[in-house]
Amino acid sequence: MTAPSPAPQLILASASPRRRDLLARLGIEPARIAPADIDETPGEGELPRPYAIRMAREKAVAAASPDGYVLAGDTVVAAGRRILPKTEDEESARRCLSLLSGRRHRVFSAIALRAPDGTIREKLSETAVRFKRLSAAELDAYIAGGEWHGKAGGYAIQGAAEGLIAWIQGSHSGVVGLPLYETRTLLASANLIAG
Ligand SMILES: Cc1cn([C@H]2C[C@H](O)[C@@H](COP(=O)(O)OP(=O)(O)OP(=O)(O)O)O2)c(=O)[nH]c1=O
Repeated sequence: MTAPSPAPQLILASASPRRRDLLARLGIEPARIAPADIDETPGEGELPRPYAIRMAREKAVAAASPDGYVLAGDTVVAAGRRILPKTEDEESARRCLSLLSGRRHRVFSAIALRAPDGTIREKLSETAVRFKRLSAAELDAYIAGGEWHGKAGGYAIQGAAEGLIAWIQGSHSGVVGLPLYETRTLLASANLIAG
């Protein structure tokens, strides 16, 4: 009789506490957190969807390990063909929110799972979001709240912004950072969760 092989470990390649919390909702605690430090500059003319997938894959590869599966994600807010930045200052947050005000945009949330043998599987969630038309007072109040800091597109749906979102179609968890349906499916395909 051969000894049972140890369960493969799951490494979460993310510095985001939101991704860890979302993964916990699937009952999974990663064996290790290994944030991936990659160049996140979009390529010249790169479109939001392939960019999100490329980033998730590159993060998974950057955190590669011979003894575990690596899960990585990337969330991109897109206004048409434009990739909106992670806003680091008030001015860029204002610019993003003014652009999103009263119109529909898309959020692409890609996840990638790298197996110990180097095989990479990926999935993409696509969510359409529509903000109400923001008054100057609403915009000022949101900016003053500071929740835009470091967030793709200048907002966080898990905070006050949800009160300004009139409609959403797709995956709420995907917008926050880890689409739970796609993540569960991906983990099940690698037998890391019951399928
Ligand atoms: C649109 C939106 C974005 N965000 C955030 C999540 C991410 O911080 C950011 C997208 O950036 P990401 O590059 O996807 O993730 P990250 O830099 O936070 O973490 P890591 O690469 O280490 O995994 O936008 C929200 O938290 N809520 C939202 O509603």
